[in-house]
Amino acid sequence: APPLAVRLSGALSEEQRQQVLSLVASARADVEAFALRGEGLVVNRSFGPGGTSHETLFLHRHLERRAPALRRQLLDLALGAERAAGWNLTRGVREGALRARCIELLTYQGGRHVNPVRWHGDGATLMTMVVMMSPPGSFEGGAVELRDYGNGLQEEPAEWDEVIRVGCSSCATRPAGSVRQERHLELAPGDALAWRGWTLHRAAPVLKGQRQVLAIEWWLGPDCTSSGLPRAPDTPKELHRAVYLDPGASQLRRWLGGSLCEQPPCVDARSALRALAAYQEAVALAPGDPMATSALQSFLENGGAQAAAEASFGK
Ligand SMILES: O=C(O)CCC(=O)C(=O)O
Ligand SMILES: [Fe+2]
Repeated sequence: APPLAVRLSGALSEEQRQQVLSLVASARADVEAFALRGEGLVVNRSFGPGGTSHETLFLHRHLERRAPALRRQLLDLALGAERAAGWNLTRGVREGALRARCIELLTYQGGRHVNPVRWHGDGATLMTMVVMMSPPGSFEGGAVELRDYGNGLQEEPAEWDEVIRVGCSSCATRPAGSVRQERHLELAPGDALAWRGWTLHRAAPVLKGQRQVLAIEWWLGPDCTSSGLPRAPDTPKELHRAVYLDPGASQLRRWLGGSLCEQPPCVDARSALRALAAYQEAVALAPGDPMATSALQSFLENGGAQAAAEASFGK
């Protein structure tokens, strides 16, 4: 099995890290200056139920324009991570064709009332890359945790696999069928960590201080700089591509179901049938995963069953 994540030590130099931070400062100044036309460049996002977890500052307007070389290097890093991992994300397309879906600075303030980023996947994103911006000792907690399947409702492992070097040292030794997990606590400033976007992940609570990471999501959909969209939504087309790359990932089928039919009775009969098939495949791939089961169930209960039945009778 390919590694869950790849760590690139010293991916950005100290000078480049400072360059990102000064871009961030000018992006913030712009947002303040044009407060009335903020266009959602700063949002407080939360993952899963609960309150706010962190602030997201979108940098797609700034990075390409003010630091094109840095932007190019981030792409090279992503391609290097891909090669090291053997994920082969641009299989069937032009090599090196990855585009940035979003470029963001994430800021987590430590404290008891802040909700952590819960287990989630990044949808149709092919690769998510975070680069550590905070200096060592400036925060506590905040490890990036990854697992290859399972839904986050399972028990925590007694021990995490610490992956020190590029690649996953312990992947090969794990018994087949067990949930692989990794925890990356010690990212030095400028270190990057990359994983396939659908690999379930979370950031552990930041207990003290402030944690800042530059996050870039790569895919083959529209580039955020040219589209102007801070983060384009999932589409069936991009989710299909991810399914093609990792046909065994149940969560991708579940998201595909949601993307094909956001709300039964779906846009047309074909979408209803395809969404039903995707939800069923999600369950077949992970029969013990309550997320897969409940997604299928709520699709059926909310009118999906009827929409699919009508579709198959050609109504
Ligand atoms: O903060 C991190 O390390 C992960 C953030 C994340 O998962 C996301 O932005 O989708
Ligand atoms: Fe994420």
